[in-house]
Amino acid sequence: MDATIEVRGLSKRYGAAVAVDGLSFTVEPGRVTGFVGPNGSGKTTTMRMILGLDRPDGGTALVGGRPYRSLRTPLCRLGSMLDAGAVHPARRARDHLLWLARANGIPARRVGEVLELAGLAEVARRPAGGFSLGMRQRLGIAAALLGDPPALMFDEPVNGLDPEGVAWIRGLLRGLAAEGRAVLVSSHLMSELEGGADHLVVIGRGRLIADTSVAALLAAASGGRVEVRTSARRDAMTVLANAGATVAAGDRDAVTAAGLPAEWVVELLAGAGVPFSGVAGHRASLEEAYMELTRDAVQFRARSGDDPAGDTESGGAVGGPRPGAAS
Ligand SMILES: Nc1ncnc2c1ncn2[C@@H]1O[C@H](COP(=O)(O)OP(=O)(O)OP(=O)(O)O)[C@@H](O)[C@H]1O
Repeated sequence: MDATIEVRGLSKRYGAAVAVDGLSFTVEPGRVTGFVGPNGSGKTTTMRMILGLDRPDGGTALVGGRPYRSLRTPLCRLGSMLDAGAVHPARRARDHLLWLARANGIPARRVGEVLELAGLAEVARRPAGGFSLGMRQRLGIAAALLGDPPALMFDEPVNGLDPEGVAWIRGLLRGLAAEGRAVLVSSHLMSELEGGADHLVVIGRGRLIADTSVAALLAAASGGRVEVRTSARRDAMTVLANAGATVAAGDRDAVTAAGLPAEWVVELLAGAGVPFSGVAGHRASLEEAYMELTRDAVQFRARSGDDPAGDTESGGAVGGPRPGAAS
């Protein structure tokens, strides 16, 4: 069964506001693809269009080569969690899943399996209305897994969870990808995806900013920078800047220099009598790489904040979550 999710030239406007703007990317089987962008950048809208919940103004979204709405057993092709709160509060967890299973021709014994997988077996007979946020997320995930689908999609699944919940979801997603499934997971925080995603689709204002492996993104963001630990930060910065490096103060006793090989940095500092305790190639964090990629979107946000008559269309695309937003 083809698990690939394919988005081609997808666009969506709400009135004058462009939510998604000619977006194309592919979610491949066997890896976790992180779908990242600032609040309001179009992640939920894209996922809704993949599920046929919103009609695109342009472009297509295919699941295993077909539009989601044309699938005969959709839960068995693409499992998803967009809004973990979308469960009737009086309905027990097990009944909610049984109802979904029955409506989709899935055997009832699968309900017990996904309750186990999601760690909800003990609370299966409790009404979902009394569930904590973490338990509701687990129930949403159990529902997504119900049809044992080859492709899965989760909108901000770790939003608001404690570290244990975050680690659990991260492990689960990695396990699903290791089984050969295509997994798309959105977040507005790159740090939430650190150690969890293999590949990243980064968007800003509804447009594609990057479609890259995590390894390639980190390598590019780390490129050519050397980090120096020194008790004489100002002297080190002066010496290295005079030699042509672009320098920046890092945390505590760190200086980052770009444009000079590490050996030259050592030579220059030693030659100038500047004390240092370490020189190493700088390893960017995923968060740093992301900040670099989305700088334009963030600069825009600062501008629109200064300008009360600012362009609401684009301002909305990088602004805070709208009231009642699913994620
Ligand atoms: N039903 C709607 N009516 C009007 N505008 C909408 C609607 N849904 C989304 N938008 C707008 O479209 C843009 C994209 O929103 P979307 O929820 O897709 O972003 P997101 O990246 O998922 O954001 P977040 O990280 O906050 O969940 C925003 O400007 C939002 O206000």
